[in-house]
Amino acid sequence: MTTNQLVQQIKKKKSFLCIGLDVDLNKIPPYLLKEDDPIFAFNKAIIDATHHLCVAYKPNTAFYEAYGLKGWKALEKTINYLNEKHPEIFTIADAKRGDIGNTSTMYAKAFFEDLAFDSVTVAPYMGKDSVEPFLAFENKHTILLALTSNQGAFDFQTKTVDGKELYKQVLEISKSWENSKNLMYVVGATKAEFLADIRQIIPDSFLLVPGVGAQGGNLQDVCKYGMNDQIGLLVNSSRGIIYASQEDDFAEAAAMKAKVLQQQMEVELTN
Ligand SMILES: O=c1ccn([C@@H]2O[C@H](COP(=O)(O)O)[C@@H](O)[C@H]2O)c(=O)[nH]1
Repeated sequence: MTTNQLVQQIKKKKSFLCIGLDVDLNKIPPYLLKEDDPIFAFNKAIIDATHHLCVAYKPNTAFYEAYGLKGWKALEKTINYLNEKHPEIFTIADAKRGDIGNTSTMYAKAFFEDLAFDSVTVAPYMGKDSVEPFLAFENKHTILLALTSNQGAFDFQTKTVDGKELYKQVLEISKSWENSKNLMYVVGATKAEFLADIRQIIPDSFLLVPGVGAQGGNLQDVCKYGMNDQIGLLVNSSRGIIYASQEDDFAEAAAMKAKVLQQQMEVELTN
């Protein structure tokens, strides 16, 4: 999917919500555990109930890898279901990959070709030659970790290196990489006060913003400092939506939580 198509979807749905599919078998309704593939059954119910309220889904691959082959199969079924039923929806493999060049190429093939995701999250720490193999894929997006939502972001990302904070170096230097038009960036909703500075460096890039809901980030602050004239935001909530209820009504409860966020986003889009 191109960035323009994503912007059109945001305008059409009046939503820049991304729903995180972080499935924990200890948190899903017990009756689903009797299904052949409980993870996919859970995801399908969530997608069926919420697809009209969001523009993106983000399975975090850790929640699938933790269940071995069955987990990976469930991830494959989930992305195939999304691509077949809802090709207009932007898909994010939150895998946080990145390695020496030939290995990164294999990671990119895994997520862009085999699983056919629109995007994958990548760590910038190994530098240009670890990220450019992802950027080489046309109409696919590499979402680089810039300033993450967790407390540990202050351990390295905000430290000054050569007179500038490391996360700012990541933003500035990555702009010069080949095919940098295919870059988006992760900025945590819990770091909204940094967004004005970030927009000075990357005014036009899309940001994936996790951390509203369970981590306490504030949607209004994110919009105030992070939105650009093409919206430029995908705001993610995972646990706050998919575990709104752990009873049989989980899908309806998820839709209600997603609706609340979508309505707040609609207000922000009309402001
Ligand atoms: O900086 C980051 C980068 C990624 N994440 C991921 O987003 C979701 C957030 O889940 P919630 O349940 O809405 O807190 C999860 O998959 C994280 O691994 C992040 O939180 N922060």
